[in-house]
Amino acid sequence: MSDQPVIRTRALTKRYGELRAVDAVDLEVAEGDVYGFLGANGSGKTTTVRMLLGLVLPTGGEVEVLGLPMPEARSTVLPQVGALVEGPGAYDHLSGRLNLSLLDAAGPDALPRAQRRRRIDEVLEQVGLDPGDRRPVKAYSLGMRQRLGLASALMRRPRLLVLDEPTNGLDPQGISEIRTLLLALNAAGTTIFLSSHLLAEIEQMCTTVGVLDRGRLVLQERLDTLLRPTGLVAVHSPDARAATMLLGDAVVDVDGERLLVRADDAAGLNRHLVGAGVRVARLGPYERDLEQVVLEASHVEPAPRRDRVEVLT
Ligand SMILES: Nc1ncnc2c1ncn2[C@@H]1O[C@H](COP(=O)(O)OP(=O)(O)OP(=O)(O)O)[C@@H](O)[C@H]1O
Repeated sequence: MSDQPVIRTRALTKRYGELRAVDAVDLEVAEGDVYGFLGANGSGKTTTVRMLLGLVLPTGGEVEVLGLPMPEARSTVLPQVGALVEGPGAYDHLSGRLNLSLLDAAGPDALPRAQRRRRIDEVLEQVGLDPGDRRPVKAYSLGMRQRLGLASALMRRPRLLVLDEPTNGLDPQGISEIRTLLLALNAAGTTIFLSSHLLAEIEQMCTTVGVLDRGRLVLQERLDTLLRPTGLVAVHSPDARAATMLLGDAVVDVDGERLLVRADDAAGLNRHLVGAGVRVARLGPYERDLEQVVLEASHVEPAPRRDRVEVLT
């Protein structure tokens, strides 16, 4: 592994008239990362991804992919990058297999025919499509089209995969299969940069998270750092007021019946509260999840719990 970032941007900016769709973004994706690029719809993810691939020209700042400047080094960089950008394009009247074959044949260094055939079978199986399926792509569901897009991104055994909303249109089973596939590719050495508005998806597979909020990168950190222990204990008590009075400055936050208390010893805290006649319904170490971290970074009010998973949509 080299120390050089696989993706690096400096003050990357895209303006559309008055709108700063992407505003001074400094991304850093290390080799071997699964980098989750989170943001609400319209926050600028797709525009950023397109700039990484040289499909949209920045109005300011710099992009380096695999150590080379984009879009200048496009012809060297892109053959080493597998990309799936919103709405994977395909010839609707042809089968998935034929689409892959044409796509590869059109590449700068197309594989010999027999090798291409083998590789197509391999990638179709990898993404869960039947290599024998002769139906035209127009008969495909959105999920199948998404899988086909991923298959074409994999044809060249890329060093880097750049995927914009790769699980779009997939059901939970499909999402889980794609996650397993991406993790296997990553374990075999592929760096993965994927955008998503699904917190749960990012939390389950990424090593590093970047959060875009109205064009600005408001957070970029390793997931294990973000989710490390807080040193706080969450206490749920119907006597929250009494507990707050008893504990004084150790209480750092009160939200209804839930208190956050700075304490090293949860069991000791429990004894202290119960000994003073405070009823304790539940007590345990306070662990932030990614949703809370992202909401704090984005200064957005939490959504109702039922929207938990898709809170950024
Ligand atoms: N070609 C364009 N001309 C004008 N404005 C644009 C253009 N492309 C994107 N925008 C605007 O830039 C902002 C960022 O859009 P972008 O598609 O990058 O967001 P996103 O995070 O990918 O959202 P989504 O998940 O909905 O695709 C939006 O306000 C969008 O309307």
